[in-house]
Amino acid sequence: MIARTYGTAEIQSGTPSPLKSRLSLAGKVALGLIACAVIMAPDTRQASAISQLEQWPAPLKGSAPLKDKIQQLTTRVAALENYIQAASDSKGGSCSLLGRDVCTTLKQIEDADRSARDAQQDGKPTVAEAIADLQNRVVAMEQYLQTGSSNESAPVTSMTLKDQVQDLQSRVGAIRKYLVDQAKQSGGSGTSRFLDMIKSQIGVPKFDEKMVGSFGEWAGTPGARLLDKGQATPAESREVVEALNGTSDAFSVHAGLLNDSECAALRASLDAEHARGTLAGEADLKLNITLKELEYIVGTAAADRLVAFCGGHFDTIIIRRCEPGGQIINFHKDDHLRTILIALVDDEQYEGGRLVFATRDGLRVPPRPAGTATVHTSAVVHGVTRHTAGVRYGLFFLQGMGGVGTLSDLGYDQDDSGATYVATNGTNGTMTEDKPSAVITGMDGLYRVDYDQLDADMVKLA
Ligand SMILES: O=C(O)CCC(=O)C(=O)O
Ligand SMILES: [Fe+2]
Repeated sequence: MIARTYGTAEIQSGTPSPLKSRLSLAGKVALGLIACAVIMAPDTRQASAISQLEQWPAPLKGSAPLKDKIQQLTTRVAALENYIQAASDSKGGSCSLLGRDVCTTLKQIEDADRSARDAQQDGKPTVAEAIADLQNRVVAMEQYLQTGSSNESAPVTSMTLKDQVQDLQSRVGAIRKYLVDQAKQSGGSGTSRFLDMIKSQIGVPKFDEKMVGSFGEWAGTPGARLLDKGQATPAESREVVEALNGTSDAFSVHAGLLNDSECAALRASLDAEHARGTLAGEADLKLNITLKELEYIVGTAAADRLVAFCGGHFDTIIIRRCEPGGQIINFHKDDHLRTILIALVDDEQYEGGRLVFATRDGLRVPPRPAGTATVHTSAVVHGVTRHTAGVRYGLFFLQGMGGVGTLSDLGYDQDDSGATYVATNGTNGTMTEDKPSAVITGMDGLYRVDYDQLDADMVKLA
């Protein structure tokens, strides 16, 4: 058997856990529902568990080898145990995790992970033993969290090994969902800490550097000089567009896509990642996140709003935190059919770092209060001015070249020459300008960005 840091006996004895005693009424109701799901007949449980498993990144389902499923379950069970352990160790339950020394927490997780791996190598458990061990541990967690009844949730050994694994998957999913719900109830911050912990167990997907532009000196690249000057004549801007083979001036700007607290939640998650873990201290921190992770951070309403804004067309979500490095992002075209970039901090909170679009009519620098989205295609040339002070935060929704086939699928005109971003350019999806290269849907009406130099005012259209 695999040795664990705690077991059923230890959990049952001792003083009432802070986790239990701190449950709110809503928490108890949610817990009751989960408990029902957990002790249902296997078939029903399996069905209800499908939606629960969706909460978890990439669960192994169906035809995946049993061995792999067990391996994944082992990692997940360890992650949940560590989370519960850390939550109940700290004074006041899961929500107080934020107050803990993050390095200590991380070390505990790493130690537990290592000892579990060592134990596994020593013992070389059979498939049946590994499943039995997981069952014990899942029962222990269910009892601890009161998500299952102590008798009914005992391992059902008459099931085939395959069914036992499936059963475990659904129960592990239910426990995770319960913990996420708990974390959500205690405020957004507990949620992102939960994600931190899970991520440190399952690993943050490696970031593909080619996804977005990078800060550097970029001396001698087209328009680098103009980014420093902050302005250009239309002819100079056109030269940059042509040098980079830009074929469209059609970008659009949409204010108020996220509200202040949603932006703050994303910044807090980025700050948390920046303070700990393998990417601690990274000056230009870029993280791939899943839609579910985004949902945990900003809430379902905001996540739905973002997905609707994208028309469901995106395949990569990135959150980014940049320290001021005194560098530029050179003028470039993105390697994506479409990029939606949402500023997560007011542009007045940092110096330089302005997103600049090079059009054939001149440089355009839209004002970007926190929550403002810009939309552009792979044909639009853009760059970022020298970022000299204050931290910059952004959220990217990228639609890669391989997903939806063409720009017209995304609502652009066929040849991408003009600026027909029908879906979101105007109010109610109507076209409002024959050249809407920068139309802003503001809180109180429609604006057009109409200026030839940085920081000029917007013109109200309607
Ligand atoms: O962060 C920004 O404002 C834009 C960055 C950009 O264009 C990129 O990373 O491709
Ligand atoms: Fe870019």
